[in-house]
Amino acid sequence: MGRVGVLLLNLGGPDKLEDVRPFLYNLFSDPEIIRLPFSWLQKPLAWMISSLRTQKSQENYQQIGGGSPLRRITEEQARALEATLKQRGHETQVYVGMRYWNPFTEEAIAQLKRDQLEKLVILPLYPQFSISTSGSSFRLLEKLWNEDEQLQKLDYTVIPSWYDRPGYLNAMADLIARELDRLPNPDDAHIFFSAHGVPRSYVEEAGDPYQEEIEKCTEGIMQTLNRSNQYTLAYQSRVGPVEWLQPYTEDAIENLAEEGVGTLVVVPISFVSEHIETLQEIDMEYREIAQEAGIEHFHRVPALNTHPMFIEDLADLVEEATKAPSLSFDGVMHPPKKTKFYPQERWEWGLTASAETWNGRLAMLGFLALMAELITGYGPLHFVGLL
Ligand SMILES: C=CC1=C(C)c2cc3[nH]c(cc4nc(cc5[nH]c(cc1n2)c(C)c5CCC(=O)O)C(CCC(=O)O)=C4C)c(C)c3C=C
Ligand SMILES: [Fe+2]
Ligand SMILES: [Fe+2]
Repeated sequence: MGRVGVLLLNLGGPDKLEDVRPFLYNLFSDPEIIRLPFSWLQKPLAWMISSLRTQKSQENYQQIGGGSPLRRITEEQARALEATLKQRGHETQVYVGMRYWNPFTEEAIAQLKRDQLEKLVILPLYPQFSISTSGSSFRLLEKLWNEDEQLQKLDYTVIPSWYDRPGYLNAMADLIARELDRLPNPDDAHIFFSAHGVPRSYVEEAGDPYQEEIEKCTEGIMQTLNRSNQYTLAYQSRVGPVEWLQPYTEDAIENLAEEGVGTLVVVPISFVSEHIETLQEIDMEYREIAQEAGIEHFHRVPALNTHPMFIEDLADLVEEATKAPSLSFDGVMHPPKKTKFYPQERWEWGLTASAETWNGRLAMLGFLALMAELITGYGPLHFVGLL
């Protein structure tokens, strides 16, 4: 391998409570997170929603020590990957580029430009692809590439998703097996996969492959685990007034309690680090819902973080990507062989018919909800949990 860099992409999280508001503003300014028919509406709406959500969000971050651990853990993953590649004889520089908070993707790109790389592997730390996560980061990279001739000369390989890799599945199965084996009756536990949700329209109208990749990932983990336990897949963390992927985690927990399930082993599967949605939402909110519904034993499988099998698998992925034939950039962001920048044709951008329908619908709903909320001071967004 020549002079190779790896760019790890992640979402980012506020390091301290003062960061929450500008972090939320960045997040809601992203058209991949909230889609509006008119781009001029994006910033005012982002300002409004982030202002209205800051307090609730800060309370949640307060409960996990006053900030997100995401930066620290992602840096640890980067250093572990670098060390593993070094052991294998590769001098590789691993960069961290966050989408909405420090260290920003733009800074990582500025640094890797100074380092004069021969080849770059672009590796999102999301196992499954979603328009709202890896897609948003790819979108940003596309913009940076279009503006920069030096970047256009750099060979790069993009890994759109990697939820089906045996090393990753083994690492997940290992963590689940360890949690099960701590129980007096491991076979009786119900394994509960909780994936981060996305609005249903992302999948059904924009063609986001996220749901399919989550389902295949869950099946792959269960096959690798090779145990007889029953299992469920549900979606957590819904925000806003539109319908998200179903079943919702809270409903699925209550249904299982009604069916008489007494032990849940919850597995977070959209994310490879501990973050607010594992530490606060699952460990506190969903635990309380489960207890109130009558589930006696609620256990949570830890996130992968720097699990050695996981880091080894990322190192394999980087080695494979650097061996794959690469193309240099020629002005159009199209992918090298065997990789794809955007995963599918149906994911269309701009003013396509389907994008417009649901842009309009979402905007109308969001706008009406916001107006009602602003006028009455207590509107529908309170009930659906956005504020
Ligand atoms: C694969 C993981 C994630 C998907 C898919 C995703 C979609 C998505 N998220 C929001 C809204 C918010 N996300 C927030 C924080 C946040 N989200 C993820 C992961 C996914 N999001 C992470 C890792 C984090 C950061 C966690 C941390 O530790 O800081 C937040 C802010 C937190 C809060 O106020 O609840 C919001 C808001 C939408 C709307 C969306 C899909 C369209
Ligand atoms: Fe999110
Ligand atoms: Fe979230």
